[in-house]
Amino acid sequence: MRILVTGGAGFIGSNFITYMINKYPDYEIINLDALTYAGNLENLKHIQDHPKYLFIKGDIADPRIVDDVFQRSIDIVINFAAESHVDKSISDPGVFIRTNVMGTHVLLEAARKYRVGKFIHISTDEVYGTLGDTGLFTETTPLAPNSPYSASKAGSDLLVRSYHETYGLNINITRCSNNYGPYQFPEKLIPLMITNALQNKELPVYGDGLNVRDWIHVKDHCSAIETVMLKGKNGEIYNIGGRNERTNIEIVKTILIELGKPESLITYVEDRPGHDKRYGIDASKIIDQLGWIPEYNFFTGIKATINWYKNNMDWLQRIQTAAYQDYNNQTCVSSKV
Ligand SMILES: Cc1cn([C@H]2C[C@H](O)[C@@H](COP(=O)(O)OP(=O)(O)O[C@H]3O[C@H](CO)[C@@H](O)[C@H](O)[C@H]3O)O2)c(=O)[nH]c1=O
Repeated sequence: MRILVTGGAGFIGSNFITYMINKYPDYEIINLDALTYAGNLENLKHIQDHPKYLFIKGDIADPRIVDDVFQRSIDIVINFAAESHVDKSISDPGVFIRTNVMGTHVLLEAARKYRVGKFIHISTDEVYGTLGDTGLFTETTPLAPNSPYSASKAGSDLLVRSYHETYGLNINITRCSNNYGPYQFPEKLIPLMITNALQNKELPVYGDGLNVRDWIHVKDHCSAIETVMLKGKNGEIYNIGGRNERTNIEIVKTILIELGKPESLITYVEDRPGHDKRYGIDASKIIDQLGWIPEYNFFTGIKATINWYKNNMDWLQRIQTAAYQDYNNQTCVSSKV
């Protein structure tokens, strides 16, 4: 079994590779990653010499590199590669269209050409838009993305779907809620708040802090993707979530309490334009039809995550320095698979 993981140096992709290598040491994993600011090879240092793991630096929007990679007889593609930060998509949408839409298209073309066995596209609950106080997103909720990021993901989801309908490509699309856990780049709410609090910096809360997100531990997300990989029905979409809705301010206060830091660090700042009020996700399809069972309790998961950041402040400092980019550039290829 040879799996191509795109975006495997990112937060969710790197957690997934570690999860898979530990659980299936005979599977071969190729990690294709462009190493943008949010991709860190250090996240995979512990497996960089594993005999079944190969890292290739490259952009999914580059057809030449992608073609080269697909010549290696790929059985399954799992497409994590994406620009993923909503605020960044508001200030600079173009790169989101390029990577998320055009990059996915390049991968789909290669998957079609080389008759790949399965293409799993990792997407987001944000493609459904926003909810009011009640209701949950199901897989049949109409797509209504509100940010350039979520619009680019919705666009890529539709392209993936079209390759199934038109060319018969075996596909699954997964749509997950907000992830937390180790190795998340400190631009997202939880790692940003933890690392700012640890440094006694202000914690910028958008608007009134009452927007709601559903939080899932990244390892539960990994096991859900594994479940889809093993049991997903061709052409199906699966929602993934933690049934764990929290307001942003609740998350921030939990972090402060856990770190013993004062609430005076909280600063309410201007709201995000087009800020989705609430995400709530119905994951009963993957649970009932594929037997996925999430394991993490939010309070133990968030405590462990806070401790991870506390114990890895040197990681934070490294990934925030220019010298780190050199590390990424040097540690480019190991070639065994
Ligand atoms: C960075 C930041 C965020 N926020 C708020 C905005 C959101 O309501 C909430 C979470 O923000 P973010 O961590 O940026 O995540 P969000 O916009 O929900 O999107 C995340 O979750 C999505 C899944 O729902 C993923 O597809 C995205 O890639 C991921 O970035 O916290 C703040 O109040 N202050 C902040 O500084």
